[in-house]
Amino acid sequence: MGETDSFFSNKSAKIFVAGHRGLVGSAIVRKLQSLGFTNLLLRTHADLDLTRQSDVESFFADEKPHYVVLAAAKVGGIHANNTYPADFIAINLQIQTNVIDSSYRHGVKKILFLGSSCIYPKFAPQPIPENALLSGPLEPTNEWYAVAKIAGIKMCQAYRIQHGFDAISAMPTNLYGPNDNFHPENSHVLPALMRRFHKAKVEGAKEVVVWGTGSPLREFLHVDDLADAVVFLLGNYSGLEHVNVGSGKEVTIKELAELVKEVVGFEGELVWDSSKPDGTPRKLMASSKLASLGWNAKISLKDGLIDTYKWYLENVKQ
Ligand SMILES: NC(=O)C1=CN([C@@H]2O[C@H](COP(=O)(O)OP(=O)(O)OC[C@H]3O[C@@H](n4cnc5c(N)ncnc54)[C@H](OP(=O)(O)O)[C@@H]3O)[C@@H](O)[C@H]2O)C=CC1
Ligand SMILES: C[C@H]1O[C@H](OP(=O)(O)OP(=O)(O)OC[C@H]2O[C@@H](n3cnc4c(=O)[nH]c(N)nc43)[C@H](O)[C@@H]2O)[C@@H](O)[C@@H](O)C1=O
Repeated sequence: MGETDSFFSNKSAKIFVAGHRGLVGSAIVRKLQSLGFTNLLLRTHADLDLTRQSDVESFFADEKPHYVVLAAAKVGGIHANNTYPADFIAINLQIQTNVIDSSYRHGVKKILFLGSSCIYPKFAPQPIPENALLSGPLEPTNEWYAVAKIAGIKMCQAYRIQHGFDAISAMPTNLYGPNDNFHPENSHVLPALMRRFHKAKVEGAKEVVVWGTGSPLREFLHVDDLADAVVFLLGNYSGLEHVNVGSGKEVTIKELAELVKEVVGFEGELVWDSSKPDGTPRKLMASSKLASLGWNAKISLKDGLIDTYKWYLENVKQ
């Protein structure tokens, strides 16, 4: 049977979605359920701390999932990464090492590991191809998280080489959408600005502070597009190399701020706090490898922002 046949044909396959309550994990659960998968294996962080190796081993021995999507991680924006480097490297190394190893030991058919576009060098060629990995120094504000993610890619490759284990890695660009982290300090730029503009609108504030200079460029992908790509890769890819998952479209932080301001309906001024770091000047990924497999992003940034703000109003309310 081909890859596509085996994954999509068995809708009762037991699929462990690690991190199912998060931005990515919840989108993957929505996608799998919409496709008719009926046997999703889900555990909250409180129920199963994936940094605890013995607990992860017991869980896999008891449950023996057929597929694993690893969307559990310690995740945050530029400020969080810059402030908690030990947490970002230690927790992510522990989670991924435990889950990838136990998946292999307990007969999982295929695992998809989620990395991030921050794995690439600060000044990688743009758009960034997969083979730019490890070709130069990393962005200092998130190098700890990046090293953990690179180790995850390498672990998937090593288990395929030594054991023939079908472990694949997807590298998403900056993501956003329902169930994002809207924390005022530790979140990524898009949810942080959405929350700040909304609060300013409700309170009648005259201005909103935006971090940095506004000149960095970022590529954004709606999380429902990512979930679609993850399921596509589970059914269609079993290669050694990681796969970039991007929208191919980038905006400056200033353009993003103007767009979020417009969608939220804030009418005041932007004030730039250049004491905050800009981070990587640009990280547009080349997603041509994924496109050649037959997948492309569908949700535009404007439509995605409107969808996300609608969700925000119905669910966050602050
Ligand atoms: N958001 C983005 O822009 C991008 C994200 N990614 C990657 O996608 C993946 C998911 O990220 P995202 O959905 O944004 O992150 P979230 O923070 O939204 O979700 C992470 C999930 O992992 C869970 N988790 C964290 N630590 C543990 C633990 N020790 N044991 C069990 N569960 C744990 C969290 O549970 P709880 O909240 O209860 O702790 C949460 O449900 C990550 O691998 C990330 O690197 C890649 C590129 C961009
Ligand atoms: C996905 C990727 O995300 C992270 O990298 P990043 O893209 O630099 O993250 P960011 O979204 O936090 O910032 C993007 C840009 O936006 C500017 N910016 C303006 N105003 C706010 C603001 O209010 N909050 C934040 N967070 N940034 C702001 C900020 O100064 C920067 O120039 C990695 O840590 C890592 O997690 C990773 O892999």
